[in-house]
Amino acid sequence: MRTGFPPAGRGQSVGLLGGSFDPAHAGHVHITREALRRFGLDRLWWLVTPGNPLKDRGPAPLAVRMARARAQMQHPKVSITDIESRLGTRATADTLMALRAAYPGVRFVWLMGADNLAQFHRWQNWRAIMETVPLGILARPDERISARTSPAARIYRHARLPAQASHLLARAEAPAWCFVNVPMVDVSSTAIRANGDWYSAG
Ligand SMILES: Nc1ncnc2c1ncn2[C@@H]1O[C@H](COP(=O)(O)OP(=O)(O)OP(=O)(O)O)[C@@H](O)[C@H]1O
Ligand SMILES: O=C(O)c1ccc[n+]([C@@H]2O[C@H](COP(=O)([O-])O)[C@@H](O)[C@H]2O)c1
Repeated sequence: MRTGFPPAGRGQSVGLLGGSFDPAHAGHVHITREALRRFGLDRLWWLVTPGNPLKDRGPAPLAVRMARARAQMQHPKVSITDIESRLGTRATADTLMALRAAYPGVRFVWLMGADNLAQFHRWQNWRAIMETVPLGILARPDERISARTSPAARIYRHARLPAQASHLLARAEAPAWCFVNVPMVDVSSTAIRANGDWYSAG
């Protein structure tokens, strides 16, 4: 495998938690543990993005966010990676295409908090993402209703896997998505930045 690419073997299921991680926090750690438990995943990678295509504000430097993410999350099944900057991708649809080419035989599952399902129809080629990989959605404070009534949830309602069957998600054929109503941790990077407890370029 190329330098800086996390290991994954043929037949394994890998959950992908993409994020700005600006900074990483206890909410990310919590949903990572829940996703490993609930979705039948062998491994889980944090994809620390070079920059969210929908966010105007540039995040803290990638190396700074990677270091904080590594300090927050230590688990034998979890890898923290800047693989999107190595692949030269930002849009999730492009990242998934590149990962599937780089890791033949690996089953990828895209993971996200409920806030991102509510916005999902604004992502580049979002339908292609839906048709390519299963989606695991984790509850987030104040976002459960907007997620479940979102355009993506409505258009793909036929592809919803009930929460009781969440452990089957990694083996399901796309389109498939599953919303799990896990206990919630009310933390966000926005709140941490607002407290001034994080990187400042000045
Ligand atoms: N407390 C949380 N509960 C559930 N999901 C979360 C939580 N925090 C982050 N996530 C999810 O983790 C992924 C990465 O999140 P991100 O790095 O943007 O953190 P954030 O706290 O949402 O940041 P910001 O406040 O800057 O938008 C997203 O899919 C997001 O929905
Ligand atoms: O591909 C897109 O159009 C797209 C639009 C918005 C967000 N994303 C991805 O969603 C993940 C969560 O982003 P964020 O900034 O909410 O942490 C991260 O991997 C982004 O690259 C992707």
